[in-house]
Amino acid sequence: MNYSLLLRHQTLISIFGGFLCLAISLSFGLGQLKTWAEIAWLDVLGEGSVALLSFVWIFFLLVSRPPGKVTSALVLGLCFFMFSALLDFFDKFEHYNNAAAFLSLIESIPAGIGMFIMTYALYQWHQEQLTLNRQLQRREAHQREHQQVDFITSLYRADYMRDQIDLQLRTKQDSAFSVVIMDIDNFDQFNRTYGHHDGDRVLREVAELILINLRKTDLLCRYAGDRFILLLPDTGLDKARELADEICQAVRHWSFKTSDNGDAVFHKLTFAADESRNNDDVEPLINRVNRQLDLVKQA
Ligand SMILES: Nc1nc2c(ncn2[C@@H]2O[C@H](COP(=O)(O)OP(=O)(O)OP(=O)(O)O)[C@@H](O)[C@H]2O)c(=O)[nH]1
Repeated sequence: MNYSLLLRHQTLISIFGGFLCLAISLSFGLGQLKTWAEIAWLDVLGEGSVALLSFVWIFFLLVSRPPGKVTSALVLGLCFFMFSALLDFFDKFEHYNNAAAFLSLIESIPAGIGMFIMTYALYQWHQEQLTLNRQLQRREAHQREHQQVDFITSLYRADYMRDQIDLQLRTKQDSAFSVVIMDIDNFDQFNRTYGHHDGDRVLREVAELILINLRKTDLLCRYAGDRFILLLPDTGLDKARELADEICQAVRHWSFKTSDNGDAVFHKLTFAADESRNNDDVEPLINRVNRQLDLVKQA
C-alpha cells in the first residue's frame, strides 16, 4: 500500500467527508434517538458491517490507485453506496417523525446511483487493464504473481521463470523453445566505481533495452544479481542466438550517463543459450545454460 497517494487524493477525500457529514447530519438532525431497548442490535451488526466495509473499500482504493478517471468514478460510486449504507445504519438508532419519513424512502436511491457509477468505473477499469496488459507483454506470461516481482527492475524473478519453463515443457512437448541467460560484464567494478544507486539504474535500463528488443511472445525475468533470463517460445537455438546477439548490440551502443558527472559508460553483455530437449526438465535446462555462460565468461 502506498500511503503517500492519500496526499494526491485530497478532492476525493473531501467528497468522502462531505457524504459522511451529510449522512450524519440528516440522520441525527431529523430524528430522535431510540432508547437502548428499542435498538435492534442484529440489524445494527449487519448494516454496520456493510457501512464499515464500504469505508474499507474506499480506503484501499485511495492507497492503491493513482488519481485519474477510473479512481474518481470508483470512489464516487462507493461514496454513494456508503451514503445509503450509513442512512440505513443510522436509522437503527433513530425515530423519524412524519416530516422526516422521506429519509427511509430515499435511502436506497444513492446505492442505486452508486452501482451505476461503479459499473461504468469497472468497465473503464477493464479497458485500463487491457492497456496495462499490453505494456506487460514480455514481462509476464499466462499468470500474475505480484509477490514474485523484483522491485529494482520490475521484472519477475527466477522462480516465475522456472514455472513458465515448466509450463512450456509440459504443454508444448512438440515444439522446441530456447532459454538464454545474459550477464552484464564487470558489473562489480561498475558498482564499486559509481555506487549501487547507479548500479540499480543500469539493471533497470538494461532490462528496458532487452524488453524493447524482444518479440511479443518472449519473456524476460531477472535471474540473479546482474543476470537476466529469457524464454523464447517456438524458437530454435540458431534463432535464439541471433536474437541474443541483437540485444547485445543494442546494449553495446547504449551510453549510460552516470549520476555524479554525466559520464558516458558503455556496457557489454555476455550470453549463453540452449534449447529444450526431449524429456527435459527445468533445472537441468537452466543449469546447462548457466554452465555454458560460466565457460564463456572464463574464456
Ligand atoms: N547495484 C546492484 N548491484 C547488484 C545487485 N545484485 C547484485 N549486484 C552486484 O552485482 C555484482 C556481480 O558481481 P560478479 O558476479 O562478480 O559479476 P561481474 O563483476 O559482472 O563479473 P563478470 O560477470 O565476471 O564480468 C556484485 O558486485 C553484486 O554486489 C543489485 O540489485 N543492485
